[in-house]
Amino acid sequence: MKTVTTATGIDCRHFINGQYRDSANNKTFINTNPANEEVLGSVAEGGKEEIDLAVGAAKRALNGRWKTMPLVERSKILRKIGDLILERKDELARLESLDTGKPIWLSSTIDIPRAAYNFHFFADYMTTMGTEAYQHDDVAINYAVRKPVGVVGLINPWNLPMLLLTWKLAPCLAAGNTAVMKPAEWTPMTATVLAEICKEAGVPDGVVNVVHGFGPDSAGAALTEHPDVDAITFTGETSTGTAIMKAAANSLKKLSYELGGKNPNIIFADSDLDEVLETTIKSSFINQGEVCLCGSRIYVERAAYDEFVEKFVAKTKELVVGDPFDEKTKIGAMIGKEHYERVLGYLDLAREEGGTIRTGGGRPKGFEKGYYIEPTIITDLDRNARCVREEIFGPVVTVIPFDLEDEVIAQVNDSHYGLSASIWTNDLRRAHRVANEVEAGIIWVNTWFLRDLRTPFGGMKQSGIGREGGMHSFEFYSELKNICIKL
Ligand SMILES: NC(=O)c1ccc[n+]([C@@H]2O[C@H](COP(=O)([O-])OP(=O)(O)OC[C@H]3O[C@@H](n4cnc5c(N)ncnc54)[C@H](O)[C@@H]3O)[C@@H](O)[C@H]2O)c1
Ligand SMILES: O=C/C=C/C=C(\O)C(=O)O
Repeated sequence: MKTVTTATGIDCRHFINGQYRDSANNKTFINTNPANEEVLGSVAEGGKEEIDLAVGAAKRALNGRWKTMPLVERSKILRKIGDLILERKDELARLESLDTGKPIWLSSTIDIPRAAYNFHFFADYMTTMGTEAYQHDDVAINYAVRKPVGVVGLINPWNLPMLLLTWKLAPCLAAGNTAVMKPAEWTPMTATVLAEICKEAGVPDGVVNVVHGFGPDSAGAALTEHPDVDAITFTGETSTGTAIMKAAANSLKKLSYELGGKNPNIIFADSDLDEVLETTIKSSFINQGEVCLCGSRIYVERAAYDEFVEKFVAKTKELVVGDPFDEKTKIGAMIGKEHYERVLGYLDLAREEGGTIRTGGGRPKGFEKGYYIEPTIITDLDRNARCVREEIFGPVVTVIPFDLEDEVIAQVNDSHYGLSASIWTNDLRRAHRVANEVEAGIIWVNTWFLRDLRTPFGGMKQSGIGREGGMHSFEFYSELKNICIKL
């Protein structure tokens, strides 16, 4: 008997050992549509008991058909998952926008197609990989083989739910592991459907599991503490990463972290201002600014500062804030009440810190319900203002002028984050020089969020541990074993 309710047709229940199920204690929590504050349904709330069941199923599945399956067959299953995601694109995009408040054009053109591509990419990549071998004179031959890490816990954030969950699950499965996924509590629906898609594509029971719930004292914490979980891949806030590292320490789990950022967007006066503006509108406000890679710290060379600010403010005022299902909408709703109030708090702080709100600055008029915030540009803040240093994770950017290259590099690097950066200049030597000096794992020159999935993706400092993408994903999701044969 199902204890969950739904207004969307999706029963957000756990998926354990190939079957949907409720929590043993029948506990559920409410899922709300942030665009209108209406209830989307209730979600099974998992805890230690459900995590124990899921980890047990995943551990058993490691030694079943999944282990003996030829690589090419596993690759075909991954490709089928990607195909099925595309077949259900419109349904999945609708669910994603209902859960997150993001505009439907974004779910339909970025989130869901990229989720499918994540599987298609690794379905190909896994069949091309080699390892290494060394001839030790006529004494011995050494060769390395890749083995699965084992049972992997995947803990997911709420901003790009299906894009990020599949970015982890695809290489996890490609490397022969089994998975227990803990979706973010705010965005349960596409993860629930993903489990069904995996089963339909031929993934054996127990290989993919989903347990819904919260972080502390709930499914998330139970997953990080479970002794039979061999690795945890986490994407989320830096502070949460610290908590997970402590929980995983006793069993020395392998960890992969994609964490927070406060990413600089450095604009030199010789850049093409129209090109800069077109991309900077996206890098500032796409997904309501709820993207870890958003360029929320904008630095403009003084000679271009006034013109940039004037044109940037004008273009920002054109952005339509509203119903995620209206094709004209560019800025949807924030993920929920708590985050909405947190971002509004930063707008109050910006005023207290002496900032000038050039556009935006609060809730747009005319909205009775929903967690909407205007795209906001703040100038005249000191480099050490909290709004310049802290991740706000909303449609809020600061703009600061600079005079010298060394000065802006020093400001940019004066941060405990080091995730990404954009650099705008037509001076080739300066582009290489500044990119080399900026402390970030991902640097874009004259572009933003242009992705090649073979590249190392991740942050340095407190923005992450490890890298995802291509071989880097396999470095995490497999164990290299060296075998030495005496001749
Ligand atoms: N670097 C990246 O690639 C990347 C991508 C997306 C989001 N992020 C970051 O994620 C943050 C926003 O996402 P969020 O609010 O969902 O992050 P969050 O840290 O609040 O939660 C992320 C996930 O961790 C779980 N969780 C929370 N506390 C936990 C605990 N103690 N033990 C186990 N699990 C726990 C949550 O339930 C959720 O599923 C931002 O800081 C953003 O920069 C980073
Ligand atoms: O909000 C963070 C976005 C992360 C994006 C990726 O992990 C990616 O494009 O692979």
